[in-house]
Amino acid sequence: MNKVAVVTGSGAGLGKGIALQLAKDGFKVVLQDINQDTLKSTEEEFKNDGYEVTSIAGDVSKRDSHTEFVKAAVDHFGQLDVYVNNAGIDIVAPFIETTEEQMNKIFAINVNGVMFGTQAAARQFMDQGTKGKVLNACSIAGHESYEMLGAYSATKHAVKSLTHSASKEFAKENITVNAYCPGVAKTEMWDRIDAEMVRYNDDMEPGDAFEEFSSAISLGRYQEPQDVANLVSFLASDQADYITGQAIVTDGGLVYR
Ligand SMILES: NC(=O)C1=CN([C@@H]2O[C@H](COP(=O)(O)OP(=O)(O)OC[C@H]3O[C@@H](n4cnc5c(N)ncnc54)[C@H](O)[C@@H]3O)[C@@H](O)[C@H]2O)C=CC1
Ligand SMILES: CC(=O)C(C)=O
Repeated sequence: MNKVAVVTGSGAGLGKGIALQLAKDGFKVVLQDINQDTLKSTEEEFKNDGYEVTSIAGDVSKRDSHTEFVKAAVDHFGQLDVYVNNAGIDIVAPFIETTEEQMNKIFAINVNGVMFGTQAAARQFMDQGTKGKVLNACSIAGHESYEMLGAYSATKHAVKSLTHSASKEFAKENITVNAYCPGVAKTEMWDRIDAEMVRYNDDMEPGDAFEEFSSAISLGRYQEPQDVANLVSFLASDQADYITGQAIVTDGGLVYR
């Protein structure tokens, strides 16, 4: 296979797991992250394991950055086939205390980042005259709205909506746009969410918030990055050519939609 994927926020966490699976599937992968240290160490790790990857640092909230990420794919590997808008941040705060700065930051990264990434990828697919796939990180919080995660949940609902609109506009170009919606995965994001939820609640000990969320999972275990990567791998493959505009939940049975 000679396909090329960009995965934003792939220096660590779910993005790293997704990038690794796509590399195993035969994709040439452009790793991307705002954190240059994890980005470089992940690139080195992947290269040592024999995968064809390159990397580019940058901030997904900036529109021009995505043009650079796409250019990196084309310059290094000659084309673009799949663009994974994975990077995202969390904010844990009571509704009444959520600040203007927090709202602007989380919407800039989680929502504007997905908008700009989708635009840049679609432009490249149209220039190439090929089909293409955009995959967006949504969440169970894009289907359900959580206490203390009001701003975060709103961004993920927005990602779902952008996924729907983009899929309708780009269908005639043979570009599909879908979202993957993880549940409770033990990445640094959940370490931060747990720490913040515990900080706001005197009755909680470290680990309690994560335990409370994950104990409700029907399949009886929290999510591993590989669980998310498996769904993304399928959605990135030709087998998913007839799927578009969907926000598919992978959560072990937690939110039923
Ligand atoms: N961990 C979980 O349980 C869930 C995660 N998600 C979503 O999955 C995606 C990945 O989450 P995790 O891996 O858990 O998060 P994480 O916080 O563990 O990793 C996110 C990565 O994105 C990078 N990043 C952050 N801001 C960036 C920016 N402005 N530009 C470029 N890169 C940036 C970080 O440096 C980090 O490497 C996010 O969109 C998140 O909202 C959705 C549902 C559940
Ligand atoms: C981090 C996240 O999306 C949740 C609600 O688990």
